[in-house]
Amino acid sequence: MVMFPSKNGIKILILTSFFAILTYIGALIQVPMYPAPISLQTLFVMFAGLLLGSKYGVLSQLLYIFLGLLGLPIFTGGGGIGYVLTPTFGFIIGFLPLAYFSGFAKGNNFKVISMLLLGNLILYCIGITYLWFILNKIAGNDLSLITLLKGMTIYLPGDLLKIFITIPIALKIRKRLNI
Ligand SMILES: O=C(O)CCCC[C@@H]1SC[C@@H]2NC(=O)N[C@@H]21
Repeated sequence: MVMFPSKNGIKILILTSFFAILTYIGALIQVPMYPAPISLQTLFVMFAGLLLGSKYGVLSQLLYIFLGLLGLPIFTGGGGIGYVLTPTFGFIIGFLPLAYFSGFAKGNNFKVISMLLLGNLILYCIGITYLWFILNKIAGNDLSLITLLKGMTIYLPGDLLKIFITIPIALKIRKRLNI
């Protein structure tokens, strides 16, 4: 017997795919930099959590990661299973907790901002540790974690700006859709 997904299942599939595609569009909008490009991915990851909630926000990012690892060139530097050995893959893993915590960004402004900051903080922790590991242990560099942390401060203004752009737009959409 052929099983078709329910109406609700189709809706979820469409919404999660939509946010996976938006994350890809975020990867296309990038400024090449070393060691990681400046991109708009995290803006759409936060939107995914804020508008779909934690569960489906995370699901949209799992789909994004899965399709990228399968070979679709949807990350900032392409795609394929070999991407796990590239320095920026840790940030992609960090999209999962970012979507997760963005999904909890409900209630007063303080709670919304705190959840997005927390999600970004965890993304940075995973991303920088991964970056350090790949650059030192795989690529044979000799970079201290402190040097890397200092280098990453250049991304902070942009990432803070993304948070403050995302919040009013997402809250307006939530209000409109009554979610
Ligand atoms: O290889 C990828 O597709 C992931 C790129 C990750 C870019 C990180 S996310 C946090 C920080 N903010 C940015 O704008 N770029 C880096």
